[in-house]
This record gives sequence, C-alpha cells and structure tokens, in this order.
Amino acid sequence: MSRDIVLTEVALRDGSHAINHQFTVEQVVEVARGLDEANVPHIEVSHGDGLAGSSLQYGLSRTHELELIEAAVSVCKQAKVGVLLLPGIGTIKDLNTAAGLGVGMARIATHATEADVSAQHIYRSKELGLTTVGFLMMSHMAAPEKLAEQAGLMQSYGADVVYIVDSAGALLPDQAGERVRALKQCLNIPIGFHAHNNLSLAMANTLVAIQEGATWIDGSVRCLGAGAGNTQTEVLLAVLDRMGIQTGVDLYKMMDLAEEIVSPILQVPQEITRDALVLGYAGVYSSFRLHAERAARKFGIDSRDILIELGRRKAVGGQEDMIVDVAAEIAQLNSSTKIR
Ligand SMILES: C[C@H](O)CC(=O)C(=O)O
Ligand SMILES: [Mn+2]
Repeated sequence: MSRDIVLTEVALRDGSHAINHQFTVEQVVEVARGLDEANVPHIEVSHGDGLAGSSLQYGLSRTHELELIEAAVSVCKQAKVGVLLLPGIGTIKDLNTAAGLGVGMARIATHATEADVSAQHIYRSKELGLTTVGFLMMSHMAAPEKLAEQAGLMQSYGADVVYIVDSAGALLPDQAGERVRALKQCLNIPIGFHAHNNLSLAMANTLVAIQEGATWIDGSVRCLGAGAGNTQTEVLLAVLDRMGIQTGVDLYKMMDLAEEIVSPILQVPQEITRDALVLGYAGVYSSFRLHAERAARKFGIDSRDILIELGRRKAVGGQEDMIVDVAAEIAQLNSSTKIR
C-alpha cells in the first residue's frame, strides 16, 4: 500500500501525561488493537517521559510500562510498536529490554540543542535493528540553522528519520515551515513533525510541515496528548484524504476508536484550557501543565503565573523540579506583597 505520509500515533505515550500515567493493560490493548486494525503503521507506547520515566520527578505509572508495551506488541499484527527514550532518563539497558519485548521502533529524544547526547542510543537502536528516530524537543527554542545542525548530528549517528518536535505548541506556522525547510536543505533522510495544539495551531503547523516536505507525522487520537494534545489523528486523516494525500489508515475505524474507546479514557475532555493556552503562549513544555496545576493548588496561587515564569526562565524537559520551586517563590512574593 502506498503511503505519502507515515503516521505515528502517540496517544499511548504522549497521552500518558494527560491522564497522570494511569493507563491500564486493558486500555492499551483496546487502543493498540484498534489502531492496528485501522492500519496505523507506528504506535508509540511508553511512560509519557519515555522509558523509565515512572518516578516521583515525572509521575509514577499505574502499570509498569514494560507490561503495557508487551500487551501492545501482543495485539499488533501489522503495526510496529515504538518506544520513546530520553537519554538520562532511559538507558541503553532499557532500550535492550524494550527490543526484547518485540518493539520495532525507538525514538531518541533530546532537547533541541543537545543532539550529541543521543549518539550511543541511536547507535544501539540501529544495532538492535529498530527503526530509529531522532526527536528534537522544544524546537521553538532553536533557530532553524541550529536545529538543522542538530538534526545533522542525529543523521550522522544513523537515525532513519529526524523529527522537529513542538513540545510547547509554541511554533507559529511560518516558524514551523522555516524549520522544516532548514532541515530539508541539510538532511538526506525523512523529516518528521510532532505538534501540540496549545495555540490551536497543531493542524495548521502540521500541514505547513507537510507542504515543506515533512513526511513522518505524529498525531494523537481524540487529541490524547500533553497540554491541549497533539494534532488530532482522525481529523488529520480526514483533512489529508480531502487533499489527496495517502496515509493508508482507515478513517472510519479511527473515528470509531476515538469515539468509543479513547473518549471514555479521558479524565476530562481535551480542550484548550487557559493553562494549555499559556503553555503555547509562554513556550513551556506541555507535560508541565498538570505539575503546575498541582503546585498552584498546593501554594494557593494561579497556575498561569507559574507557567509564565517557567517560560521566562526557559525551563526545559527534565527540570520538573523547578515547578515547585517557582510556585514557592511566587507564593512567598504574594504573601510579602500582601503584608506591605
Ligand atoms: C517527553 C516529551 O513528552 C516528549 C514529547 O512528546 C514532546 O516533547 O512533545
Ligand atoms: Mn509531545
């Protein structure tokens, strides 16, 4: 079957952030089976922060991710199950274990300017025979030329594809386009694009990315992803179909999966809430939203103030501990202002 666009469904990984890492084996089996039957080629399954992400810092998983991965692999007849790995959180050992469970793809994620830390993980993933993807997070924080240089490093380590990842959902359409163009000029491997919908631009940015030559695209069914979610997979499929772009994925099956299986999993409907909007507006890592909301409740302050300050300080993934520090500082400041 011909596919112009290669889809990776991320709800079972990025969506883990949105439900506080509470996926059960039954939910993963149902969703993965539905995605496989709809002919989705890649399904990512891991803790939201990748292999070994379950921790106090990032949030504890209800079910060990290896159980979830194994369950997904067991029901997929055609789809490759993939894992995300952030070097420093996950290790080569975790990658070996995941490969042993039958995953077919590894996505090695680094901050947009730190591709050099992905070398060993990319080498190992290739040795294991996995489709290997470089994943440059918080791409709005790197100028197009810098991003292209970093993508070039991942290509030189052996990555099969490199993704521009708009972790904060902060990119404007022309910024997404110029980043894809810059990578296109330097790479001879496919380019991917991963969006977040915090500014309601996930679809627009994805279409611009495709127009500029990105061919590997992420989506989350029913928008089940961090922040306001990702490009909504079933909507993207309909739009691409209208544009005459082949994905090979069955639209009706995806619509049914979204409505009947994924919607009931959502703790609250995926909307652009005020906090999600501030993520995009201030350029903050989408997975910080629930952490910031918890800290705001604890300190009796406005979660938007925390997110704006994190954006000002240019906090990046891995700095989740800063959220509570910032909240405590704001609370302190608020109380000293009141005293005066
Ligand atoms: C660890 C992050 O959630 C990876 C991701 O999906 C993003 O940066 O966006
Ligand atoms: Mn994401």
